[in-house]
Amino acid sequence: MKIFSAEQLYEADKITIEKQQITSEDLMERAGTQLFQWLHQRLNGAPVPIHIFCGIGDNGGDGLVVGRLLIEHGYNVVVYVVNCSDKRSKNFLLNYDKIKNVTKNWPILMKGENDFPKINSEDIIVDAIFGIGLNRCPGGWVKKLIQYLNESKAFKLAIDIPSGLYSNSPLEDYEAVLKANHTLTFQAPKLAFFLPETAGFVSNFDVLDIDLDLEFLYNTEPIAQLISKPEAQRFYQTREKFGHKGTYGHALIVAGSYGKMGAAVLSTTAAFRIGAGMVTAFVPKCGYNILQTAIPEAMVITDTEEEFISTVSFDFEPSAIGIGMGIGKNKATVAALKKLFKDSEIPFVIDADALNNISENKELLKLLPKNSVLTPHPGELKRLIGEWKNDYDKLEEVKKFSEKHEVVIVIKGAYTITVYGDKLYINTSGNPGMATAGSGDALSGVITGLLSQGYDPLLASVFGIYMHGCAGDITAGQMGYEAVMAGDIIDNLGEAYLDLFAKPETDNEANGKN
Ligand SMILES: NC(=O)C1=CN([C@@H]2O[C@H](COP(=O)(O)OP(=O)(O)OC[C@H]3O[C@@H](n4cnc5c(N)ncnc54)[C@H](O)[C@@H]3O)[C@@H](O)[C@H]2O)[C@@H](O)CC1
Ligand SMILES: Nc1ncnc2c1ncn2[C@@H]1O[C@H](COP(=O)(O)OP(=O)(O)O)[C@@H](O)[C@H]1O
Ligand SMILES: [K+]
Repeated sequence: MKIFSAEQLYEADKITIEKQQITSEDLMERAGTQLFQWLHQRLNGAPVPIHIFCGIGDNGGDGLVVGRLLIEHGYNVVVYVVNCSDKRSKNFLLNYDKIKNVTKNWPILMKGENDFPKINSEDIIVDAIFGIGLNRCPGGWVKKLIQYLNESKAFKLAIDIPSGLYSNSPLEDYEAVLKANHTLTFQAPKLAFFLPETAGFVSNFDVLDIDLDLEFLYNTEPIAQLISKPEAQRFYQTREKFGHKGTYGHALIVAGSYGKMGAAVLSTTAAFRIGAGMVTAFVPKCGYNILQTAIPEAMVITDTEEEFISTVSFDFEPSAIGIGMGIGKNKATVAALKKLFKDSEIPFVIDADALNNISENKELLKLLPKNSVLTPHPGELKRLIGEWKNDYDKLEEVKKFSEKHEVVIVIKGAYTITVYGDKLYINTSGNPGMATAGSGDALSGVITGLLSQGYDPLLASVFGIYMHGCAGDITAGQMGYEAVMAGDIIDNLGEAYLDLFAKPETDNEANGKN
């Protein structure tokens, strides 16, 4: 699914109106009807008090439409106009008149703090104060209203985007944003929904399809791509009937040091489970018995050193190399990295201590094999590119880094983002159970295993991240978040493949909706 900027969405509205020969009021009615249907399906006529707070723009207009439709269906609705400006939009005004025709309880005009209503914890708040047209940070009594609503325990449903949040630019005031329990967004999710600093305001979200012009949506280059099952299905490369182990490549995993040999075991196993034909682990001597016992399928080559890696040498041509998991920061290891990068032309997956060693020895950056995949968690990323001002600044810096060094960068976390040049791919699978030691080692093994099978570096990253998250979701479903361990995620990679083409159980899943 594509993620568009606010400007692109306004353009989509405009083109839709022209091509479908409808008015903007018709489009708003369409949007409001979708909102109403979502609520009606869930409330089923329940007399719960619904407080709808409408701004004076088109987001407020949406609030008025859903208010009118709810009133017409007998719901218990109070509509408030957050009267922060006299510049009301045309569609707001049209719908303001319309709602007056269906009820004697006209919208309540709010002009300040004295007008804040009493809201009980069992009530529902609908937030239609500001949408994607927010052009400055809410201040004065409007900010206080947002804070007042945030203090309420009532369920808060945001229309299009929580009020006070920009769809794709940085926040100035975190105190002036509505904290929604659920967000219903039109046509496409917004970038702010996926970034660590702002995703918390959105909570869960559903995308309501308001039939914006398909040709425009199809042909427009988005600001980011969301990766869910339908995209992953397209990326999958079929296993050949007459394929042999050579067809699926020979991955080399360079990992481990004394006390951290588990990292080598996890990434080697993950490379196998995702489908590599052969995997060789290169480890310090102390890892020999561990690897041979833990993974009899793997071949093992050892360093001359007992406890750390000092010279990486091997007598075959690997199809992909994954390096860094648990290797530590010994000087000899840094020298080994330098030599290996210099001598190799195939893309690497570079993780963990390999990244930290690069951060501490920036001359290594120039040696990075082109199209390598770097997989930092936020701490490793900070060491690599320095501090950032906010999430958007971080994305810009990572894009520059990716362009300059011609590498793929995977920013790990909830909603892992893969950056390649100026393109962003946001992963939707995964869960907080995966915040457990070794799950990153599993991911580097997965991406290395896919590279070795011939997936190109970007595809190996985006598809691998989806599969890793999906295996994590399956694992959490079996044992709950807290019990998930990295080894379980790896064990479920096979289930993740089966799930990729399993018959969908729900309509939403079938439609590829969140
Ligand atoms: N254009 C269309 O046909 C459609 C628009 N839709 C709705 O329209 C919304 C966008 O509407 P608008 O562009 O009118 O913008 P909004 O309704 O988001 O709000 C903009 C209005 O609030 C004012 N404003 C912005 N920031 C403020 C602040 N901090 N303090 C006080 N006032 C502030 C602006 O000057 C403007 O008058 C979308 O989010 C969506 O909800 C939907 O109805 C779908 C169809
Ligand atoms: N809250 C979360 N939601 C989804 N995925 C997560 C979450 N927390 C961690 N992960 C995933 O788990 C992995 C953790 O990697 P990392 O921090 O490198 O772990 P380690 O270094 O212990 O192996 C990443 O792929 C990350 O995206
Ligand atoms: K809103």
